[in-house]
Amino acid sequence: MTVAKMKNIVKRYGSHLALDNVDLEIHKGEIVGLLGPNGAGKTTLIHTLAGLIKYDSGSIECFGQSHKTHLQEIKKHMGLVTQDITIFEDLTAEENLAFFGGIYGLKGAELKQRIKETLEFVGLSDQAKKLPTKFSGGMVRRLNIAAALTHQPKFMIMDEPTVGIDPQSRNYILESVRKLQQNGTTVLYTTHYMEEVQALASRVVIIDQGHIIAQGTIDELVQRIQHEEKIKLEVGEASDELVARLEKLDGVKQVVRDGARLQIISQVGAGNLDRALSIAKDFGGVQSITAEKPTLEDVFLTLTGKQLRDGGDAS
Ligand SMILES: Nc1ncnc2c1ncn2[C@@H]1O[C@H](COP(=O)(O)OP(=O)(O)OP(=O)(O)O)[C@@H](O)[C@H]1O
Repeated sequence: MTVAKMKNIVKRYGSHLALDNVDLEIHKGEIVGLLGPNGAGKTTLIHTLAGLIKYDSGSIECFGQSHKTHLQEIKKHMGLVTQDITIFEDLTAEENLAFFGGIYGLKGAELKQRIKETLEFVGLSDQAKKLPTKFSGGMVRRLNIAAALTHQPKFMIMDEPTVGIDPQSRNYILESVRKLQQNGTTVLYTTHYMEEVQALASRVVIIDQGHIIAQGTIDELVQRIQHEEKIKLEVGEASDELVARLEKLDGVKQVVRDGARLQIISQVGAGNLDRALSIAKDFGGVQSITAEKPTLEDVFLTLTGKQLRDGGDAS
C-alpha cells in the first residue's frame, strides 16, 4: 500500500530550482532513508511532503488522498520531526506533549494516556515534570521526537533527528525508529550519517541538486557500482597536480582528496592500483595504498561526486 506519492514535483525559491520533477513513492511499513549532500533539497522535499511549504507544480497524494483537497485530513496522520527543535523551553516535558497532542484534537483521559505512553517510548517518563532547560541535548532531541509522536501518526517524517547528540541518545533514537516500524508506522528519515541508513533503512533514496538520482535497497545500490573499486592512497603531498594526473587515468571516475588521503573510484580491472602507486611515488612517496570493494558511501560519492559529510568523515 502506498503511503505517500509525489509526482513531478517542482519547487522554486525565486529563480533557484530546489526540486526538479521529483517522483517518489513510499510504501506502508518502510523506513526510507533520504540521503543527499548539503543543499540537495532534502528539507525542501520533506517540508513539501508535510504540507509546510507550497510547491509550484506536480501532485502529492498521502494515504490515497490528494494534498490539494485533503491536506488537513492528511496532516492528522503525519508526524514531522524538524531539524530545528520545536519544543517550548518554559513548558515541562508533559506540558509540551499536552500542547502538541492538543493541536491534533486529543484531550482528557486519552491525551493523558498518550502523553504517558509517548514519554515512555522515548525514555523520558521520569522527566515528565521537568523543564527541557534541565535536559541534555539528547534528551531535548528525544522530547522533540515525542512531540511529533503524541498523536500516533501513521507516517513519521524525520529530518536529521540525531544531529549533535551523544552516542547513547542516538542509539536510543535509532532503536525507537525501529520500534515505530515494528508498530506499523512508515518512516521517512534524512541523515548525514551513512551508518544510520545502513542500520535502519529498508530503502535508500539519493537526491542531488533537486533530482532523485538513485533509489533502491542498499544491496541494489551497491550492485550498481560493483564494476568499480575504491583505491585508498595516503601520500606525502596530495597536490593539485597529483589529483589531476590521477583523474586522467583511463577508468578513473572520481578522485577525492582529504588532507594527505586520496580516494580513487576506478573501474575494476583497469590496473589503476599499480598506476596510481607509480604516479604517487613522484609526489613525496606513498604511506599506504589499498583497494576495497565499494560501499554505500561510495555509491553516494560516485553518483553525487561529493562525500556525505564535509571533511570526509563519513564513517
Ligand atoms: N527559503 C528559502 N529561500 C531560498 N532558497 C532556499 C530556501 N530554502 C532552501 N533554499 C535553497 O534550496 C536548496 C535546497 O535546500 P534544502 O534546505 O532543501 O537542502 P538540504 O538537502 O536539506 O540541505 P542540508 O543538508 O544542508 O540541510 C539550497 O540551495 C538552499 O540554499
